[in-house]
Amino acid sequence: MPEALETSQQHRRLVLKALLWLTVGGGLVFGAVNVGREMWLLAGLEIIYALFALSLLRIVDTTPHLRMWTLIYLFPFFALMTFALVLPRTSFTVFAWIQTVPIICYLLLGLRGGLWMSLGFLSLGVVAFNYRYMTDDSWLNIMVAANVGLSSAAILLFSHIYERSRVANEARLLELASTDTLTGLANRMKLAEVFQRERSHALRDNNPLSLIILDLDHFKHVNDQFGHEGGDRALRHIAQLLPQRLRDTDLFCRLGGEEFAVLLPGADLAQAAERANKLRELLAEHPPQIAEASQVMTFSAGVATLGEDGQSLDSLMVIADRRMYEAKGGGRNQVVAAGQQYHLAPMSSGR
Ligand SMILES: Nc1nc2c(ncn2[C@@H]2O[C@H](COP(=O)(O)OP(=O)(O)OP(=O)(O)O)[C@@H](O)[C@H]2O)c(=O)[nH]1
Repeated sequence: MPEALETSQQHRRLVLKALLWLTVGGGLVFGAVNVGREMWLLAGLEIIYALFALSLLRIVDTTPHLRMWTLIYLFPFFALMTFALVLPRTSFTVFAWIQTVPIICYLLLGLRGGLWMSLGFLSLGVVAFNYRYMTDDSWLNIMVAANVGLSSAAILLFSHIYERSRVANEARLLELASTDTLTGLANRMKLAEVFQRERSHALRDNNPLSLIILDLDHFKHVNDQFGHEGGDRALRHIAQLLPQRLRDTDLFCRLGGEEFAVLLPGADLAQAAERANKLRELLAEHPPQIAEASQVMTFSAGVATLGEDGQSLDSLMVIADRRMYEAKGGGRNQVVAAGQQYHLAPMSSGR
């Protein structure tokens, strides 16, 4: 996923940072108060925990192991709260902190981690709170258990609903950001994301990876003749037709305007050029229907491959683009794969 859209991670770093600062402040204040009350063990633990939070603040913005550090931080944090609650000399209002457990867990761990950790520590908290009210006659205070149990369940439920909606909205946002609205194809952002993944696989497995850039020929005439609506219709036709002759692992995307790209994992330069030629034939066999008639449509394409033509998406796009313009210069309706050396014969147009 592109860095700018790593929303969950950024969001969680921010929440953890806020929590760490709260722990530093709260740990020092409660530590000092408990020193005054001569509760040495609790005071010592609180001060140690504040110092631990301070040291985590140094890495929270950069660590690639955010979830691991979050868990390392949260377990003792909640355990300390529960421990404080069972001590007879602490205020039972410590339970107010226990009720923040689901909010913190869902914000930091997401749906599954949030649910299990909240259930675990909330249950412990409710048991500990009830323990404060236990008498020799009764081990369960119904009113206490009902009030704290139900209010805790309500907070857990609302936190769960909130996180579920947030995750769904984030997924929808990511989908929108990586989709071309006119055609429903992947867009340039998605191409960049998939290229990174496929490049790693290709280098690891020593497999080829190629890129085709194709640009419709004289598309301006379509717009001029049939209006923008007619042009849009042709673009949607291309988007629906060409992927039919590609593999599931290939990515067909719209770069913008009347320009498209195909990423072909496992295809070398010659195979990608061959594939581009097949797409050209497919479009000739199935031209778009505009104004109730078939309209001849062709494209020019340039092909580049990982390694020979560069290591990054940008360099492959520059080379493929240059070859696509060579194809335009060579009379359009053709594929150029390596300068003048690999030049597939143009097909007769309007077949
Ligand atoms: N309908 C429609 N037209 C678009 C869209 N995006 C770009 N265009 C049109 O595509 C046309 C591109 O024109 P040119 O860049 O001159 O390219 P061309 O006519 O295909 O000529 P060559 O590329 O040289 O073969 C312009 O008329 C743009 O308005 C779109 O989303 N919908």
